[in-house]
Amino acid sequence: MLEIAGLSSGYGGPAVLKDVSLHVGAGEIVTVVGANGAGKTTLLNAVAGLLRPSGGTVRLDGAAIGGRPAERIVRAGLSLVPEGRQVVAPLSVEENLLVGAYGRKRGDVKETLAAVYNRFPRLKERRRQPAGLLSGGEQQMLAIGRALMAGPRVLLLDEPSMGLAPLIVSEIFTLLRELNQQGLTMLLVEQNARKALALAKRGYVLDGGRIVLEGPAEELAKSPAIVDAYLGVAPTEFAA
Ligand SMILES: Nc1ncnc2c1ncn2[C@@H]1O[C@H](COP(=O)(O)OP(=O)(O)OP(=O)(O)O)[C@@H](O)[C@H]1O
Repeated sequence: MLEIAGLSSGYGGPAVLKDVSLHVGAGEIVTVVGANGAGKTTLLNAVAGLLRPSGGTVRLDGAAIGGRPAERIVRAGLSLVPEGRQVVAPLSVEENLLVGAYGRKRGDVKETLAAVYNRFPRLKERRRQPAGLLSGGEQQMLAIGRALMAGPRVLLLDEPSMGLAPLIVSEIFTLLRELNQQGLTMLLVEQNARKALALAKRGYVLDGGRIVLEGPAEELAKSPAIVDAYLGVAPTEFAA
C-alpha cells in the first residue's frame, strides 16, 4: 500500500535520511524504531511532504506522492500525527479537529466528526474547551482525532508515547490497535521500541538515517542487538 524506496532527505546539509526503503501493506501496523536522532521524524516528515526528499520515491497504492505538497499527500490518503502533538492551544478541541478536515465536503466532515467523537468520548465532552487545557494523553488523542478527520487510509504516527505516563501510553496503544482492527493501516515511529514492537506486525530499525535491520516485530523484539541497544533489559530478565 505504502512503498518507500531509496528515500533520502535532510535539512540542506548532508543527508540525514539515507536511502531508506520500506513498505507497509494494507491493514498492517509497521513500526520504525530507533534512538534519539536516528532520523525517525525526518523520515515521516519527508513522507508526509513537510520536508522535500532529495532522492527516492514514495508511492501510495501505486501513485507517486513523493515530493508533493503536504495537502495533496493528505488528500491522497496519508495523514500525519506529528511529534509533540502540535495541537493549537487557544483553539477549542472541535476547532482543532476541524483543522484536520480542511478541504473536505461538509457532509463528510460531519460524518467523520461524529465517528471521532464516538471513538473519543472525552474529546466530545471537552469539545468547547481550549485544547491547551487538555492533559498530555488527551492532547495525543486530539492529535490522532485530527489526523482521522482527513479520512486517511494510512496513518503516520510520530512517537505517540512521548512524554506520557506508562498507563496513558498503554491506553493510546490500545486505541491504535482498535483503529487498526477496523482497517486503518499505520506506520508508527517510536523510541519506545518495546511497546511499538508489541503492537506492530513488522518492524525496521533506523540508525544514523539508515535502515539497519528489519523483520517480524516478534523476532526483532527478541533479537540480542535490539535488546541491547533499544530495549535495555531483556524480557526474560523481567520474568526472572
Ligand atoms: N530542523 C532541523 N535542521 C537541521 N537538522 C535537523 C533538524 N531536525 C532534525 N535535524 C537533525 O536530523 C537528525 C535526525 O533527527 P530526527 O528528529 O529525524 O531524529 P529522530 O529519530 O526523530 O529523533 P527524536 O527522537 O529526537 O525526534 C538529527 O541529527 C537532528 O539533529
